[in-house]
Amino acid sequence: MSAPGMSASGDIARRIAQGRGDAPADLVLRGGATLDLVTGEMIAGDVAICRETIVGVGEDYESDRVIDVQGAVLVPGFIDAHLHIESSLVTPFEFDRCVAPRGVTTAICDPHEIANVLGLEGLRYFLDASARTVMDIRVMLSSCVPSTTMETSGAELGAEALAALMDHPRALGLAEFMNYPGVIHRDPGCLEKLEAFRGRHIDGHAPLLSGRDLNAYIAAGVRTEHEATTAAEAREKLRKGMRVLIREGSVSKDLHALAEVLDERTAPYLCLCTDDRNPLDIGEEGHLDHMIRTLIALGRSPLAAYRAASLSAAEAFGLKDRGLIAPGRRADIAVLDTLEDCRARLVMCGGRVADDAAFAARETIPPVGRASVKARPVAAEDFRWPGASPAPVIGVIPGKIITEHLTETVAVTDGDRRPDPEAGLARIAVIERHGRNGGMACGLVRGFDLRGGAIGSTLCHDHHNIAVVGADYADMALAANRLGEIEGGFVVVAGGVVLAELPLPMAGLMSLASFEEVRETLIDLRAAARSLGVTLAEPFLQLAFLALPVIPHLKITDRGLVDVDRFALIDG
Ligand SMILES: Nc1ncnc2[nH]cnc12
Ligand SMILES: [Mn+2]
Repeated sequence: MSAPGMSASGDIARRIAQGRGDAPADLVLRGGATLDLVTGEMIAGDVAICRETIVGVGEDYESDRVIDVQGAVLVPGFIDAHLHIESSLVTPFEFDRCVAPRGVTTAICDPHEIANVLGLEGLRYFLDASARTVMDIRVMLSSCVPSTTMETSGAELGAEALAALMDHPRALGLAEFMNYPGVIHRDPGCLEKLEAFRGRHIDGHAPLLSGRDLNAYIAAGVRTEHEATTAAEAREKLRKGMRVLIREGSVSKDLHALAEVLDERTAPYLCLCTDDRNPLDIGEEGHLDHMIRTLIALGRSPLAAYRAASLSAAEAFGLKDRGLIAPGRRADIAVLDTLEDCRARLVMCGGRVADDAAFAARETIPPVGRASVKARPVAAEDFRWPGASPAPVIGVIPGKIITEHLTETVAVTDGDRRPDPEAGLARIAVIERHGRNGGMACGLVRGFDLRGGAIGSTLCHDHHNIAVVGADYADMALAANRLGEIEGGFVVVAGGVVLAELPLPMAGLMSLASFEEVRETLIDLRAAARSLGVTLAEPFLQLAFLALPVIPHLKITDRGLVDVDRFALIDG
């Protein structure tokens, strides 16, 4: 887009003049060496920039504005190929301020979390916000709102509503098509969306899908996938032509398992993504920079790691204007001390240094989705076991969003079976909170090691109802009702007292506070959960994913227990 007051050809003439050295460049980065992701060479020399575009590399240039990057290594800005910015628990503007300085210059987001609460209003919020951040946020249109028919979301998005946004300048295509059973069983609603986006970019989500079912899913037009949790699963999807996104989120941590798949041969077909990563993990470990550091520490080629982090994603999503430090490309540049350490001294997004002045200059937009918790008040007796006996037990796998197969059941002798903490069991409940039907489902879960109290969350993928896990019914009721009072968020309660809480007043998903404040509160929340005996590293996100019926094997929504492998509700 040319600068105001200048015609596009004037802008191009300006680039040519500066690229030739006929006119001084707007800006020059001097003294560093550029990693060339195509040849693998390190290219010494100036990098000349004209407004938002690189116009020269590997030569000497003049400019009135020179940034000394002596001894640094320059790499193309990183592209997060798939994430839900809502999972960062802060607004896109705070996410921008938290993550751009780490080298992430493009984020390809799927706002299905907020779309499940607010519908089109949520999508439009991200489309509007994405044009106002320092980093370049692009939006994939949320394909599965709700993710299945086995949950109650706050809104539904059909093919017509999505197709109407298809050509929005900030939209890149159709977001992760999570209802993979609906695709392979040719559900009419799924086919309608696939037809509407025929030939466009369609992201995938098909955990454990393989063989002919995977063939069919890909043949439907799906191009990428990020749910692979083993190298074998990733390799099958690569073999079949998918772009595979290696993921390291706050719960879905697949980097170590998939690292062996990345080499200089496969790098063009691999991207990096975070999916769901909160400010505490970003602060403690990092973001895509953490993924690159870890891949290199695991022995993977730096060239392969940096290529997956930028050029491969640019090519996968048709972003031809970026992914290389080369003439004509967006000036998205991370200036690093070393490739191995991947710590940015300076980050440039479209020719702008991602610094406090740039973040302060943004024209932000007001939040949406206030007072989004419309759940009915609950009482202790609501958590009694209403279901049949024996009761299926959901088995949590620490650090994974996949749960155990349905292997364990326990006899429920009365309508008020209290979970036996000594047996490692806890009660779980999901309560509809969008004011749709007031539904509630209860179950048993193993893996939280709660000795007492309860933890609750309105971040509850993907329908974002209220999820509460506890060892005491009164505390579970307090947790659920407190979430309504604070407009949603995370709570830890015990003995009738709220021990810690993080309000997420934007749709019950995002805080209006700074990412630094959210980080501090998450530390308090985790400590409070640990004081109840919880051993999981990330209990709130782990709880959030127990409600997602498109991730195997046994889950619970507001409508009941879901056998994901059979893709059906279990009669309770
Ligand atoms: N937020 C999310 N929604 C749906 N599927 C996911 N898999 C991992 N994160 C997810
Ligand atoms: Mn996702």
